[in-house]
Amino acid sequence: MPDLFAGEQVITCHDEEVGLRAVIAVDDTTLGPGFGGVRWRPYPSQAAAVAEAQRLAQAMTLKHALAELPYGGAKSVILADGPLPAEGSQERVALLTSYGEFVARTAGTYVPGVDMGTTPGDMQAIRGAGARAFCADVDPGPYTATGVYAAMRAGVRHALGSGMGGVRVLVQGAGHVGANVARYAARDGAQVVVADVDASRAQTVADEVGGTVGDPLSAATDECDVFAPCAVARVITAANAGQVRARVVAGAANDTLDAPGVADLLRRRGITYVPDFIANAGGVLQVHGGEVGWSEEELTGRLERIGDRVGAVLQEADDQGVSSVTAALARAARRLEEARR
Ligand SMILES: NC(=O)c1ccc[n+]([C@@H]2O[C@H](COP(=O)([O-])OP(=O)(O)OC[C@H]3O[C@@H](n4cnc5c(N)ncnc54)[C@H](O)[C@@H]3O)[C@@H](O)[C@H]2O)c1
Repeated sequence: MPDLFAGEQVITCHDEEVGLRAVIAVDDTTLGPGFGGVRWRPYPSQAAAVAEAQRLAQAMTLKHALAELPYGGAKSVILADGPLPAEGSQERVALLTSYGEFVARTAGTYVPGVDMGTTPGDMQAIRGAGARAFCADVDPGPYTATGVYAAMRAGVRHALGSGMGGVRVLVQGAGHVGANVARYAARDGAQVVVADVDASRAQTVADEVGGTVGDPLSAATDECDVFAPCAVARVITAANAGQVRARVVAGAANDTLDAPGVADLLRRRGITYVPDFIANAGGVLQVHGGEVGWSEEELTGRLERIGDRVGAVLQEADDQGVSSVTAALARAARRLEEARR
Protein backbone atom coordinates (compact mmCIF):
# COMPACT_ATOMS: atom_id res chain seq x y z
CA MET A 1 0.00 0.00 0.00
CA PRO A 2 1.41 3.46 -0.82
CA ASP A 3 1.98 6.00 1.96
CA LEU A 4 -1.44 7.66 2.05
CA PHE A 5 -0.07 10.54 4.10
CA ALA A 6 2.83 11.41 1.79
CA GLY A 7 1.05 14.59 0.60
CA GLU A 8 -1.79 16.78 1.85
CA GLN A 9 -4.81 14.78 0.68
CA VAL A 10 -5.86 11.62 -1.09
CA ILE A 11 -9.51 11.55 -2.13
CA THR A 12 -11.15 8.45 -3.53
CA CYS A 13 -14.28 8.97 -5.66
CA HIS A 14 -16.82 6.21 -6.29
CA ASP A 15 -20.12 6.31 -8.19
CA GLU A 16 -21.50 2.83 -8.74
CA GLU A 17 -24.26 4.00 -11.06
CA VAL A 18 -21.93 5.35 -13.79
CA GLY A 19 -19.00 3.04 -12.97
CA LEU A 20 -16.67 5.78 -11.73
CA ARG A 21 -13.62 4.97 -9.61
CA ALA A 22 -11.12 7.81 -9.34
CA VAL A 23 -8.36 9.07 -7.07
CA ILE A 24 -7.47 12.73 -6.54
CA ALA A 25 -4.08 13.34 -4.92
CA VAL A 26 -3.32 16.83 -3.65
CA ASP A 27 0.37 16.95 -2.83
CA ASP A 28 1.01 20.53 -1.70
CA THR A 29 -1.04 23.74 -1.90
CA THR A 30 1.54 26.12 -0.45
CA LEU A 31 1.79 28.05 -3.72
CA GLY A 32 -1.88 27.92 -4.72
CA PRO A 33 -4.61 25.50 -5.74
CA GLY A 34 -3.39 22.06 -6.72
CA PHE A 35 -3.31 21.91 -10.52
CA GLY A 36 -2.62 18.72 -12.45
CA GLY A 37 -4.07 16.60 -15.22
CA VAL A 38 -6.54 13.74 -15.15
CA ARG A 39 -5.01 10.43 -16.30
CA TRP A 40 -7.53 7.84 -17.45
CA ARG A 41 -6.26 4.33 -18.01
CA PRO A 42 -6.44 0.81 -16.57
CA TYR A 43 -4.43 0.09 -13.41
CA PRO A 44 -3.33 -3.34 -12.18
CA SER A 45 -4.58 -2.53 -8.65
CA GLN A 46 -6.12 0.21 -6.53
CA ALA A 47 -2.75 0.67 -4.83
CA ALA A 48 -1.08 1.26 -8.21
CA ALA A 49 -3.67 3.93 -9.07
CA VAL A 50 -3.17 5.74 -5.74
CA ALA A 51 0.62 5.51 -6.05
CA GLU A 52 0.58 6.96 -9.58
CA ALA A 53 -1.71 9.84 -8.59
CA GLN A 54 0.55 10.70 -5.64
CA ARG A 55 3.80 10.43 -7.60
CA LEU A 56 2.50 12.61 -10.43
CA ALA A 57 1.08 15.13 -7.93
CA GLN A 58 4.51 15.46 -6.30
CA ALA A 59 6.05 16.12 -9.71
CA MET A 60 3.48 18.88 -10.31
CA THR A 61 4.48 20.55 -7.02
CA LEU A 62 8.08 20.67 -8.24
CA LYS A 63 7.15 21.76 -11.76
CA HIS A 64 5.05 24.68 -10.55
CA ALA A 65 7.52 25.73 -7.86
CA LEU A 66 10.40 25.83 -10.35
CA ALA A 67 8.36 27.51 -13.09
CA GLU A 68 7.37 30.20 -10.56
CA LEU A 69 3.68 29.55 -11.04
CA PRO A 70 1.00 30.20 -8.42
CA TYR A 71 -0.19 26.60 -8.24
CA GLY A 72 0.30 23.71 -5.94
CA GLY A 73 0.81 20.14 -7.07
CA ALA A 74 -2.03 17.70 -7.63
CA LYS A 75 -3.07 15.01 -10.07
CA SER A 76 -5.91 12.58 -10.47
CA VAL A 77 -6.47 9.22 -12.10
CA ILE A 78 -9.64 7.56 -13.31
CA LEU A 79 -9.45 3.77 -13.21
CA ALA A 80 -10.55 2.36 -16.58
CA ASP A 81 -12.14 -1.10 -16.70
CA GLY A 82 -11.29 -1.59 -20.37
CA PRO A 83 -11.24 0.58 -23.49
CA LEU A 84 -12.33 4.16 -22.72
CA PRO A 85 -15.86 5.14 -23.80
CA ALA A 86 -15.91 7.02 -27.12
CA GLU A 87 -15.49 10.79 -27.02
CA GLY A 88 -18.84 12.54 -26.81
CA SER A 89 -20.71 9.32 -25.92
CA GLN A 90 -23.39 9.46 -23.24
CA GLU A 91 -21.44 6.99 -21.12
CA ARG A 92 -18.31 9.17 -21.19
CA VAL A 93 -20.15 12.40 -20.43
CA ALA A 94 -22.07 10.77 -17.53
CA LEU A 95 -18.88 9.44 -16.00
CA LEU A 96 -17.03 12.75 -16.32
CA THR A 97 -19.99 14.69 -15.00
CA SER A 98 -20.02 12.49 -11.92
CA TYR A 99 -16.24 12.92 -11.61
CA GLY A 100 -16.68 16.72 -12.03
CA GLU A 101 -19.09 16.74 -9.10
CA PHE A 102 -16.41 15.15 -6.93
CA VAL A 103 -13.89 17.75 -8.16
CA ALA A 104 -16.37 20.54 -7.38
CA ARG A 105 -16.59 19.25 -3.80
CA THR A 106 -12.90 20.12 -3.33
CA ALA A 107 -14.04 23.76 -3.67
CA GLY A 108 -11.11 24.73 -5.90
CA THR A 109 -8.41 22.91 -3.95
CA TYR A 110 -7.95 20.70 -7.01
CA VAL A 111 -8.08 22.07 -10.58
CA PRO A 112 -7.90 19.36 -13.26
CA GLY A 113 -6.43 19.58 -16.76
CA VAL A 114 -5.81 17.22 -19.67
CA ASP A 115 -3.45 14.25 -19.31
CA MET A 116 -3.13 10.81 -20.91
CA GLY A 117 -6.61 9.52 -21.80
CA THR A 118 -8.51 12.78 -21.33
CA THR A 119 -9.37 15.53 -23.80
CA PRO A 120 -10.41 19.20 -23.84
CA GLY A 121 -13.99 17.94 -24.34
CA ASP A 122 -13.72 16.03 -21.06
CA MET A 123 -12.70 19.24 -19.29
CA GLN A 124 -15.88 20.85 -20.65
CA ALA A 125 -17.92 18.03 -19.10
CA ILE A 126 -16.13 18.55 -15.77
CA ARG A 127 -16.85 22.27 -15.96
CA GLY A 128 -20.47 21.45 -16.74
CA ALA A 129 -20.64 19.74 -13.34
CA GLY A 130 -19.67 22.99 -11.62
CA ALA A 131 -15.92 22.41 -11.17
CA ARG A 132 -13.05 24.62 -12.28
CA ALA A 133 -10.95 22.93 -15.00
CA PHE A 134 -8.03 24.07 -17.20
CA CYS A 135 -6.87 23.03 -20.69
CA ALA A 136 -10.29 23.26 -22.22
CA ASP A 137 -9.20 24.18 -25.72
CA VAL A 138 -5.47 24.43 -26.61
CA ASP A 139 -2.97 21.62 -27.35
CA PRO A 140 -0.05 22.35 -24.97
CA GLY A 141 2.38 20.18 -27.01
CA PRO A 142 3.97 22.95 -29.11
CA TYR A 143 4.48 25.14 -26.03
CA THR A 144 6.03 22.26 -24.15
CA ALA A 145 8.33 21.69 -27.14
CA THR A 146 9.46 25.34 -27.15
CA GLY A 147 10.36 25.05 -23.46
CA VAL A 148 12.12 21.71 -23.93
CA TYR A 149 14.16 23.15 -26.76
CA ALA A 150 15.18 26.17 -24.65
CA ALA A 151 16.20 23.68 -21.93
CA MET A 152 18.16 21.61 -24.45
CA ARG A 153 20.07 24.63 -25.74
CA ALA A 154 20.97 25.57 -22.18
CA GLY A 155 22.15 22.01 -21.50
CA VAL A 156 24.29 22.02 -24.65
CA ARG A 157 25.75 25.43 -23.82
CA HIS A 158 26.65 24.19 -20.35
CA ALA A 159 28.08 20.81 -21.34
CA LEU A 160 29.57 21.45 -24.77
CA GLY A 161 30.04 25.22 -24.69
CA SER A 162 28.41 25.49 -28.09
CA GLY A 163 25.23 26.27 -29.97
CA MET A 164 23.23 23.58 -31.75
CA GLY A 165 25.04 23.67 -35.12
CA GLY A 166 26.42 20.21 -35.96
CA VAL A 167 25.26 18.72 -32.63
CA ARG A 168 23.84 15.20 -32.98
CA VAL A 169 20.37 15.15 -31.39
CA LEU A 170 18.49 11.88 -30.97
CA VAL A 171 14.78 12.47 -30.34
CA GLN A 172 12.87 9.52 -28.89
CA GLY A 173 9.16 9.92 -29.68
CA ALA A 174 7.99 11.95 -32.68
CA GLY A 175 4.66 13.02 -31.17
CA HIS A 176 3.24 16.42 -30.25
CA VAL A 177 6.40 17.45 -28.41
CA GLY A 178 9.19 15.39 -30.01
CA ALA A 179 8.35 16.29 -33.62
CA ASN A 180 8.59 19.99 -32.81
CA VAL A 181 11.83 19.54 -30.86
CA ALA A 182 13.27 17.76 -33.91
CA ARG A 183 12.15 20.65 -36.16
CA TYR A 184 13.67 23.33 -33.92
CA ALA A 185 16.97 21.46 -33.59
CA ALA A 186 17.21 20.88 -37.35
CA ARG A 187 16.39 24.54 -38.03
CA ASP A 188 19.44 25.48 -35.92
CA GLY A 189 21.73 23.14 -37.84
CA ALA A 190 21.70 20.06 -35.59
CA GLN A 191 21.97 16.57 -37.10
CA VAL A 192 18.71 14.98 -36.07
CA VAL A 193 17.90 11.30 -35.54
CA VAL A 194 14.25 10.41 -34.86
CA ALA A 195 13.25 7.16 -33.13
CA ASP A 196 9.64 6.14 -32.62
CA VAL A 197 7.88 2.81 -32.17
CA ASP A 198 5.60 4.09 -34.93
CA ALA A 199 8.19 3.72 -37.71
CA SER A 200 6.20 5.69 -40.30
CA ARG A 201 5.87 8.64 -37.92
CA ALA A 202 9.63 8.60 -37.31
CA GLN A 203 10.29 8.45 -41.06
CA THR A 204 7.90 11.34 -41.81
CA VAL A 205 9.50 13.63 -39.24
CA ALA A 206 13.04 12.55 -40.23
CA ASP A 207 12.28 13.29 -43.90
CA GLU A 208 10.79 16.65 -43.02
CA VAL A 209 13.83 17.79 -41.03
CA GLY A 210 16.49 16.21 -43.24
CA GLY A 211 17.41 13.73 -40.51
CA THR A 212 17.62 9.96 -40.17
CA VAL A 213 15.63 7.28 -38.35
CA GLY A 214 16.98 5.58 -35.22
CA ASP A 215 16.05 2.48 -33.25
CA PRO A 216 13.38 3.30 -30.64
CA LEU A 217 14.37 0.40 -28.41
CA SER A 218 18.04 1.29 -28.00
CA ALA A 219 17.63 5.09 -28.24
CA ALA A 220 18.62 5.78 -24.62
CA THR A 221 22.05 4.22 -25.10
CA ASP A 222 22.73 5.01 -28.76
CA GLU A 223 25.57 7.23 -29.92
CA CYS A 224 24.63 10.96 -29.99
CA ASP A 225 25.50 14.26 -28.31
CA VAL A 226 22.01 14.98 -26.99
CA PHE A 227 19.40 12.40 -26.09
CA ALA A 228 15.88 13.89 -25.99
CA PRO A 229 13.40 11.48 -24.38
CA CYS A 230 9.97 12.62 -25.61
CA ALA A 231 8.01 9.36 -25.40
CA VAL A 232 7.64 7.13 -22.35
CA ALA A 233 8.69 7.39 -18.68
CA ARG A 234 11.70 5.80 -16.95
CA VAL A 235 13.90 5.30 -20.01
CA ILE A 236 17.10 5.81 -18.00
CA THR A 237 17.52 3.42 -15.10
CA ALA A 238 20.23 2.30 -12.71
CA ALA A 239 20.72 -0.65 -15.07
CA ASN A 240 21.36 1.31 -18.30
CA ALA A 241 22.79 4.61 -16.96
CA GLY A 242 26.30 3.18 -17.43
CA GLN A 243 25.66 2.69 -21.15
CA VAL A 244 24.24 6.14 -21.95
CA ARG A 245 26.52 7.68 -24.58
CA ALA A 246 24.94 11.13 -24.90
CA ARG A 247 26.73 14.11 -23.33
CA VAL A 248 23.41 15.80 -22.56
CA VAL A 249 19.97 14.37 -21.73
CA ALA A 250 17.14 16.88 -22.17
CA GLY A 251 13.59 15.99 -23.07
CA ALA A 252 9.91 16.17 -22.22
CA ALA A 253 9.08 12.75 -20.82
CA ASN A 254 7.88 12.93 -17.22
CA ASP A 255 9.95 10.71 -14.93
CA THR A 256 12.74 10.19 -17.45
CA LEU A 257 14.83 8.66 -14.64
CA ASP A 258 13.39 5.72 -12.76
CA ALA A 259 14.77 7.13 -9.47
CA PRO A 260 16.37 10.47 -8.51
CA GLY A 261 19.63 8.66 -7.66
CA VAL A 262 20.12 7.81 -11.34
CA ALA A 263 21.02 11.50 -11.81
CA ASP A 264 24.10 10.87 -9.64
CA LEU A 265 25.13 7.95 -11.83
CA LEU A 266 24.91 10.21 -14.91
CA ARG A 267 26.80 13.02 -13.18
CA ARG A 268 29.67 10.70 -12.24
CA ARG A 269 29.96 9.81 -15.92
CA GLY A 270 30.10 13.50 -16.90
CA ILE A 271 26.66 13.46 -18.51
CA THR A 272 24.58 16.62 -18.11
CA TYR A 273 21.03 15.74 -17.13
CA VAL A 274 18.38 18.45 -17.52
CA PRO A 275 15.60 17.66 -15.02
CA ASP A 276 12.38 16.83 -16.88
CA PHE A 277 10.22 18.78 -14.45
CA ILE A 278 12.04 22.01 -15.38
CA ALA A 279 12.30 21.32 -19.12
CA ASN A 280 8.69 20.30 -19.73
CA ALA A 281 6.92 23.19 -17.95
CA GLY A 282 5.91 24.91 -21.21
CA GLY A 283 2.45 23.37 -21.18
CA VAL A 284 1.60 24.61 -17.68
CA LEU A 285 3.03 28.04 -18.49
CA GLN A 286 0.71 28.21 -21.52
CA VAL A 287 -2.28 27.19 -19.40
CA HIS A 288 -1.49 29.83 -16.80
CA GLY A 289 -0.85 32.47 -19.45
CA GLY A 290 -4.28 31.73 -20.90
CA GLU A 291 -5.86 32.12 -17.47
CA VAL A 292 -4.25 35.46 -16.70
CA GLY A 293 -4.22 36.86 -20.26
CA TRP A 294 -0.51 36.85 -21.16
CA SER A 295 0.21 38.06 -24.70
CA GLU A 296 1.91 35.60 -27.07
CA GLU A 297 5.09 37.67 -26.63
CA GLU A 298 4.94 37.39 -22.83
CA LEU A 299 4.38 33.64 -23.07
CA THR A 300 7.30 33.22 -25.47
CA GLY A 301 9.53 35.11 -23.04
CA ARG A 302 8.45 32.85 -20.19
CA LEU A 303 9.11 29.74 -22.26
CA GLU A 304 12.59 30.97 -23.18
CA ARG A 305 13.29 31.62 -19.50
CA ILE A 306 13.11 27.86 -18.94
CA GLY A 307 16.55 27.86 -20.57
CA ASP A 308 17.89 30.47 -18.12
CA ARG A 309 16.56 28.41 -15.23
CA VAL A 310 18.21 25.25 -16.55
CA GLY A 311 21.53 27.10 -16.94
CA ALA A 312 21.31 28.37 -13.34
CA VAL A 313 20.43 24.94 -11.91
CA LEU A 314 23.24 23.21 -13.83
CA GLN A 315 25.71 25.81 -12.56
CA GLU A 316 24.45 25.45 -8.99
CA ALA A 317 24.82 21.68 -9.25
CA ASP A 318 28.41 22.00 -10.46
CA ASP A 319 29.29 24.56 -7.79
CA GLN A 320 27.91 22.35 -5.04
CA GLY A 321 29.17 19.06 -6.48
CA VAL A 322 25.67 17.57 -6.59
CA SER A 323 23.43 16.26 -9.34
CA SER A 324 21.13 18.60 -11.28
CA VAL A 325 18.13 16.84 -9.73
CA THR A 326 19.44 17.47 -6.20
CA ALA A 327 20.06 21.15 -7.06
CA ALA A 328 16.59 21.49 -8.61
CA LEU A 329 14.88 19.86 -5.62
CA ALA A 330 16.71 22.23 -3.29
CA ARG A 331 15.53 25.21 -5.37
CA ALA A 332 11.93 24.02 -5.24
CA ALA A 333 12.20 23.45 -1.48
CA ARG A 334 13.54 27.01 -1.04
CA ARG A 335 10.61 28.47 -2.98
CA LEU A 336 8.10 26.51 -0.90
CA GLU A 337 9.87 27.52 2.31
CA GLU A 338 9.81 31.21 1.34
CA ALA A 339 6.10 30.98 0.53
CA ARG A 340 5.35 29.37 3.90
CA ARG A 341 7.05 32.20 5.84
N1 LIG B 1 2.25 17.23 -24.48
C1 LIG B 1 2.67 17.98 -23.48
O1 LIG B 1 2.38 19.19 -23.41
C2 LIG B 1 3.54 17.39 -22.41
C3 LIG B 1 3.81 18.15 -21.25
C4 LIG B 1 4.65 17.60 -20.27
C5 LIG B 1 5.19 16.34 -20.45
N2 LIG B 1 4.89 15.64 -21.58
C6 LIG B 1 5.48 14.30 -21.73
O2 LIG B 1 6.24 14.27 -22.94
C7 LIG B 1 6.16 13.00 -23.57
C8 LIG B 1 5.66 13.18 -25.00
O3 LIG B 1 4.39 13.82 -24.99
P1 LIG B 1 3.56 14.00 -26.34
O4 LIG B 1 2.40 14.87 -26.01
O5 LIG B 1 4.49 14.36 -27.45
O6 LIG B 1 3.03 12.51 -26.56
P2 LIG B 1 2.49 11.86 -27.93
O7 LIG B 1 1.61 10.76 -27.52
O8 LIG B 1 2.00 12.91 -28.86
O9 LIG B 1 3.82 11.27 -28.60
C9 LIG B 1 4.55 10.21 -28.04
C10 LIG B 1 5.28 9.51 -29.18
O10 LIG B 1 6.13 8.54 -28.61
C11 LIG B 1 6.02 7.33 -29.36
N3 LIG B 1 6.42 6.24 -28.48
C12 LIG B 1 5.70 5.58 -27.56
N4 LIG B 1 6.46 4.66 -26.94
C13 LIG B 1 7.70 4.77 -27.46
C14 LIG B 1 8.93 4.12 -27.22
N5 LIG B 1 9.06 3.16 -26.30
N6 LIG B 1 10.01 4.48 -27.95
C15 LIG B 1 9.92 5.45 -28.89
N7 LIG B 1 8.77 6.10 -29.17
C16 LIG B 1 7.68 5.76 -28.46
C17 LIG B 1 4.60 7.30 -29.83
O11 LIG B 1 4.45 6.46 -30.97
C18 LIG B 1 4.35 8.77 -30.14
O12 LIG B 1 4.71 9.10 -31.47
C19 LIG B 1 5.24 12.17 -22.67
O13 LIG B 1 6.03 11.45 -21.77
C20 LIG B 1 4.45 13.22 -21.90
O14 LIG B 1 4.02 12.75 -20.64
C21 LIG B 1 4.09 16.13 -22.56
